[in-house]
Amino acid sequence: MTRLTDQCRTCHSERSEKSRAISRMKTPPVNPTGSATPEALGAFFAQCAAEARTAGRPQLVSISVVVDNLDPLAVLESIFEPGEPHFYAERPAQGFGVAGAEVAVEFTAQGARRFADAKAFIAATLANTIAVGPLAEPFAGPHFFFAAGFADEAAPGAAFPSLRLFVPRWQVARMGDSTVAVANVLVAADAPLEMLTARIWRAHAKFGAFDYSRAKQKDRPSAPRMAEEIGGSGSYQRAVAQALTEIARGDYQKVVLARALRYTTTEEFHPMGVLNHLRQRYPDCYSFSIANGKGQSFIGASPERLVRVAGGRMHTAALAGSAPRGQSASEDAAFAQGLLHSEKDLREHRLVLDSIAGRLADLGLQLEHATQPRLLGLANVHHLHTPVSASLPAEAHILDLVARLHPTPAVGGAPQEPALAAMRRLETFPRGLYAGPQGWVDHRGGGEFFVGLRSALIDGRTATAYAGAGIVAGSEPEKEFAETELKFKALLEALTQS
Ligand SMILES: C=C(O[C@@H]1C=C(C(=O)O)C=C[C@H]1O)C(=O)O
Repeated sequence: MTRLTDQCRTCHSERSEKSRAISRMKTPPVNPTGSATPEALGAFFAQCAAEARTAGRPQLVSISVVVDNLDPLAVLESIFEPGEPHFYAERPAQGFGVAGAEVAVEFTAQGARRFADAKAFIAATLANTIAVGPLAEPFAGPHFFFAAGFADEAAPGAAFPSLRLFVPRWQVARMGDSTVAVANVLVAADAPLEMLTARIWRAHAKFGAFDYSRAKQKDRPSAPRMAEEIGGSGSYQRAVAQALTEIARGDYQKVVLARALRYTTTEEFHPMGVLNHLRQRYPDCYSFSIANGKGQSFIGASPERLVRVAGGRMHTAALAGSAPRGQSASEDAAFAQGLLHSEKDLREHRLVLDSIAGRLADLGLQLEHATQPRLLGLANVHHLHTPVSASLPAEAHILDLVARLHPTPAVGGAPQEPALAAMRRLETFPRGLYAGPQGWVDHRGGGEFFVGLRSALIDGRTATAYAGAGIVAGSEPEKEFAETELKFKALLEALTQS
C-alpha cells in the first residue's frame, strides 16, 4: 500500500469539478478489508493516525463493505443495547432498510439555524473523513442520522434535544438486492491502533456471517393497560372548536392539532417487537426507531416523506386529507371516492401543495406534479397524496430543503406564523420529535427525511402516542377526533398484543 497522504492528494487532484462540489471526503483507492488481513487493516489505521497528526484533528474513518443479505432490523435486535443510541428506518415498498447504532461522532443544535448549523458540522466532519470501500453502492460511506423536534427549541426535560445527529459506529443497510455494512471510527493521532484494528476486524467478521440466534427477543406487552389523555378528556374537541372560531374570524386558514395519549402497562415496551409488526402491516410507510441511549425510543410508521435527494433530483410530497378504510370493498371504495371529491379535504390538501411550491419558489426549481391528488391507501386510513419532484442544481444540499419545508401545513398550518402560534396555545403538550423531520444525510449532500408521524415515545412501561388532524373551515370536532382515534388504534395494535 502506498502512503495514504500521497493517495489523498492524488485522488483530490483527479476529482472532477462535480464530485468536488458534492463531497470533500478523502477517498483513497484502497480497501483494507478487501485484501482481508488484520495486518493490512492495522497498517491502514496507522496511516489514518498519521493523517490525524498532519491535519491536527481526529479523522472519521469510514469503512464500507458489500456483505451477504442482512436484515437491518434483525441485526439491530441482535445487538440492541438500551444504553446505546440507534437509528432504524425501513420502507419495505421502496425496498430499503437501514440500522445504525453506537456513536462515532455526534452533534446537537437548537434554534432557528439548527439545520444550517448541522450542515456546517457535516461539512467540517467530511473534510476530515477518510472513506474506503464501494462508495457508489447505496448506503455506503458515512451517513449522518437525525432526530429533529417539531420545534426548534426542546421543552425542559425532553427526551431528545431540538436536533441531534450522529454517525453510528456500525451501520447495516439493504437497498433492493444489495446489502452494505459500514464501520465508522474516529481515529486520533494517538489512537490505540491494535485495539482499534481488533475491534473493526471482529465487526468485519461478524457482519460477514451474521448469527441471528443470539437475539434477545422480547414479547410486546399485553393488557391490562391504561390510557391517559394528556390535557384531559374532551380537551381535543374544545381545542378544535376554538380553532374553528379563529379560522372563521380570519386569523389563519389551517392548523394541525394533535393529541397525546399515555399508555401504561405492567411489562416494558420494547421497540423491536413493535417495529416488526409495523413494517409488516404498513409496508408503504417508514417504520422507524430512534433511541436516545438513555432508554427512551421514538418509534412509529410514518406515511409522509418530507424530502429525498438523490441522483440530482429531489422528491417531496403533499399528504393531507384523510378518510377511514371501509369494512367491505364497496364501503371502502365509497370512502375513497368521498375523499377524492371532498371540497374540504381537497382545499386542505391544496394549502399544503401551494405552501411547498411557495417555500421552494426562489430556488427556481421546475416542480413536477399531477394536478389532482391521488389516493394513498394505508391499512387503517386513506389519504390524499401528491408526489412532487424536481431536478436540483449540483450544489443543492438536502438540509437547505429540510429547513425550508419543515413544518409543512400538513403538520403545522397556514399561514405559518399565526397557525403555529395557535397550535402552541391550543395543544396541551410539547410535541418533542412528533411531526419533526427524521432521516439521514449522506456524504454527497443527499439523503432522505420523513415526518415523525404515527409515532410514540417509549419509556419503560409507558408509551406516549401522538396523532393529529388538519383543521380548516368545514372541519367538525367529532370527525377530527375520530380521525385521531383511527391513528391511535393502529399504534396501539403495534405497541401491545391487543
Ligand atoms: C398530523 C398527522 O397527519 C397529517 C394530517 C393529515 C390530515 O389531517 O388529513 C394527513 C396526513 C398527515 O399529513 C398525524 O398523523 O398525526
